[in-house]
Amino acid sequence: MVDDATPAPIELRAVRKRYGRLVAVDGVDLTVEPGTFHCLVGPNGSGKTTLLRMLLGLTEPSAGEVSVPDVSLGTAFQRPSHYEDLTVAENLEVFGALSGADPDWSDAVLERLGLDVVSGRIAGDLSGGYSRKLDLALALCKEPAYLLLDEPLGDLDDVTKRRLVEFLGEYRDAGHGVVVSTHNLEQFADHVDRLTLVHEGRVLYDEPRESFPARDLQTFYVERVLSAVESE
Ligand SMILES: Nc1ncnc2c1ncn2[C@@H]1O[C@H](COP(=O)(O)OP(=O)(O)OP(=O)(O)O)[C@@H](O)[C@H]1O
Repeated sequence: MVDDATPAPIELRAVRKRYGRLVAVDGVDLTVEPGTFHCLVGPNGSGKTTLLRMLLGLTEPSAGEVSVPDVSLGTAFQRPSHYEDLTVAENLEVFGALSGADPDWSDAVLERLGLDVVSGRIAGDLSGGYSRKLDLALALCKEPAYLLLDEPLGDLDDVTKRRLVEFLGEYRDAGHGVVVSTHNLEQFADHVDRLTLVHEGRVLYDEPRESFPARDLQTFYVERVLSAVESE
């Protein structure tokens, strides 16, 4: 029986992305499933952000196919995407009104991310960590079917990092798809259901949790990249 409430996966098939002469993504197949915590890991410049942008339908591939289901997608990138001149609460109101968000859900997100204590502050005056949390709250306010985040832990403090990772795990447990692009895999190790390791625009490893090594995913990732570099 087909469950209408479950969205289709997001799929990339044989995608390539060129920026002039630079090949940022080189023949990648990638499937993001609903209800899955998917980590996209790779060194600086390996193509993670470009893949994320293609999964979101924000960047057209130079070749290959992208299939994005017609469901709500939430995202937060490394650069701020909120209105700097508005307060935190006003940002939530504007984004919430644009996306038809449920105000109760927006309030819950604000509180869960610890943003309720700065709700009256002008967004442009927030610290780096709060600024990042605000973007995350804006991405979440429409309760997207898929949440795709680029290095979401950035300059957050350790307590906030832990709470955010737990929150993302619960968001997946509630049936949403979560995709996180990072080069700090260890922080997500307890939650990750699927791991895709990219290096120089190609997929080195793409496996579900059952296939992972039992411990120390970060070392596994670094060693896989180093062995790829040595065999080049
Ligand atoms: N708009 C662009 N124009 C030209 N080159 C780009 C553009 N966006 C990305 N690139 C290049 O594509 C390659 C992959 O970049 P991308 O940002 O996808 O990597 P990343 O894995 O997210 O890196 P990081 O971990 O450092 O954020 C890099 O060489 C980058 O310089």
